[in-house]
Amino acid sequence: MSSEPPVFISAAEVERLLPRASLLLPGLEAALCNFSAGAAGGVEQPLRAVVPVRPHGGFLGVMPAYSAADDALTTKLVTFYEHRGDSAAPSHRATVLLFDPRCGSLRALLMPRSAEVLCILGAGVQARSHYEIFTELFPFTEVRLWSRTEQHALRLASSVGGAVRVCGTAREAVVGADVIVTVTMATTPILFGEWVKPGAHVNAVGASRPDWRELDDVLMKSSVLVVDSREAALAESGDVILSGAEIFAELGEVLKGTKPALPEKTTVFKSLGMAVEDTIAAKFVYDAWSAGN
Ligand SMILES: NC(=O)C1=CN([C@@H]2O[C@H](COP(=O)(O)OP(=O)(O)OC[C@H]3O[C@@H](n4cnc5c(N)ncnc54)[C@H](O)[C@@H]3O)[C@@H](O)[C@H]2O)C=CC1
Ligand SMILES: O=C([O-])C1=[NH+]CCC1
Repeated sequence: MSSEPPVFISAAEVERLLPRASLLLPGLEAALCNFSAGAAGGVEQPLRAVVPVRPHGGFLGVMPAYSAADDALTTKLVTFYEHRGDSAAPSHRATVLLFDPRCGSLRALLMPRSAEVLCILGAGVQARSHYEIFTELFPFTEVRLWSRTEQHALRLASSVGGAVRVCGTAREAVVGADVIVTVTMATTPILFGEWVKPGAHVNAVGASRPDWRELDDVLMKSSVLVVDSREAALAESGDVILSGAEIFAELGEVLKGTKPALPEKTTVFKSLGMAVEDTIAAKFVYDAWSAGN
């Protein structure tokens, strides 16, 4: 058993040790399959506890997980604030604790076959990381970006490697897009089914509270709906709960092949974020850190 004091790995060091999020894909894919396999998969991940910080419009999420396949045990502590006095401050701040368990990818199966146009709604931290991984993995011919605050979209567009078209409205960005990523702090719909091309794929990443929305009922009800965790989607996702849309599968079931991917249909992947994803990422970073020390 380790009696070493815990190491502190800063955000800058995490970026050095994990230069591309795609390095996590094999581990994440296996973890999602294991999660959807139930007890046999060896993933212990209770629904996250979310503590409202009412006077300040914030939330504290506690996200523990253990993955037997990786023998890795973590918990993430993440705060997220809807309205912040200092608007330059990040809306989300997270710390992951990795324990010694002895004493303490995503394959893009939902991607349409000939995806040419990528649309990102939102221009924050998640917008940048989704831009990076989607353009690394797929040869889009056009990337469109919309943000409620156009300046934020212009700033993100000018700071990434490739060409990005900043659109004046969400509708302009969405119409005709093959893949649409929603990464906003919106609490009412910003993406409407009538704009979405049949056969498109939507990665819905924001709206992680039971009364928050990013997608309207038309889109939710007319799409094939895949979620990261059924239990979490039915407890935490306003888009799922308030639309009453039927869940077709967990992503882990699609990755395992027990449910089909249906790339010819309009698909929505509703992601809420899973603690076991942090478990895989934290172990990767810690192993890379250990190898260099
Ligand atoms: N599913 C998952 O695994 C995860 C989901 N998230 C969620 O993803 C979303 C984006 O997170 P970050 O990029 O870190 O946040 P951020 O604060 O860096 O960016 C938020 C973006 O949303 C825009 N926005 C804020 N209010 C809006 C509104 N009412 N309508 C339209 N746009 C609005 C902002 O201008 C900004 O472009 C959040 O909802 C967050 O909770 C975050 C981490 C993991
Ligand atoms: O996975 C995550 O860390 C979060 N999902 C929604 C808010 C924070």
